[in-house]
Amino acid sequence: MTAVEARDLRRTFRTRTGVLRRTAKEVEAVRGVSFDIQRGELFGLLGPNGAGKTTTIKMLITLLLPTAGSARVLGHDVVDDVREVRRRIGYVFGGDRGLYERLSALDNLRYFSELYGVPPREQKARIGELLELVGLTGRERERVEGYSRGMRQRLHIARGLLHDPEVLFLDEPSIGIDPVGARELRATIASLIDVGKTVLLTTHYMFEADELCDRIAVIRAGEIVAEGTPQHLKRLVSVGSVVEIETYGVGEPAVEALSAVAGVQSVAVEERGQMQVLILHCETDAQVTQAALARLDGVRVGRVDTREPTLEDAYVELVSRA
Ligand SMILES: Nc1ncnc2c1ncn2[C@@H]1O[C@H](COP(=O)(O)OP(=O)(O)OP(=O)(O)O)[C@@H](O)[C@H]1O
Repeated sequence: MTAVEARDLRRTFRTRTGVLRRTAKEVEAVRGVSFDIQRGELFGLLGPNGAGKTTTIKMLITLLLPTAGSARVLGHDVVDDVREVRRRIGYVFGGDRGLYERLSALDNLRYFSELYGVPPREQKARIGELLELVGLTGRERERVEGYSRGMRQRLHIARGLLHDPEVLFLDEPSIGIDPVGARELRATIASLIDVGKTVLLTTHYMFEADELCDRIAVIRAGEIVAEGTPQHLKRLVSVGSVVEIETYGVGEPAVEALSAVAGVQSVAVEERGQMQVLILHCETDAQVTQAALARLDGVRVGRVDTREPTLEDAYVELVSRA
């Protein structure tokens, strides 16, 4: 059963620029996006800044009208059945505000329950279950002002679930959260699937997407450029393996020399403190390590590692293709 169905969704923004001579400008934020999310699935939408992820989500949650195309949530059209769609969805945006700082988490949830029309008889049990689900049981009587960002975000998720929606949209929920908080948040997101929710998640953290998502669509400049399981996306890229070489004080000529090694497809340099890590994308079965090290004569070399391509490698290749 399909939870979310997007068909050739498009959205164009018309903006005006200039103070004296006003010129109209059109931005095609979403250019014909189609995908299906099955019930109980955790679907990731990945893409660079400005790719159109938020615009797509806003159309699905009825906050923005599509310029063309259509979408359905649990069979209800996002333009014609706005009320039905809204009853069945929840959403949480990253860096979300809107919690009452001086109130406890419990009082925040009580307040929003009233606002969302949760029947009074059900409120207590529902809030208890949600606090448990997001891992805040025991901390619910503390004021939100003392909460970490991760805890706030988990409270936002609880708020987004008060009316018991079947589908939850999470737009960059982990933005600005420290690693420990992010790990707890990932556990919360994973548990949403265990209780039968369907989730659409956007994130810029590939590790998170790889760990959580059943399927992923990569969106670039308003269009989907690849779709599939994380495993499938990793296999799509041409990289066979990745060799990482730690160096100190490597120069441009050495990097160029590495690019010329047979079997090396690309070389990137990543600064890590005092160190430069050379990241070589290599063809399948290419044995480049020895040849590459020979080209680094006179350069101080640290650890050398060969690994499988990660989702991040695949993502970078997919979004940077012309
Ligand atoms: N209300 C608006 N008016 C004009 N242009 C807009 C509006 N909202 C978004 N855009 C433009 O549409 C494009 C897509 O924006 P969108 O916010 O959907 O991207 P995104 O993939 O969510 O990016 P990010 O990862 O930065 O959140 C961008 O070029 C953006 O500037």
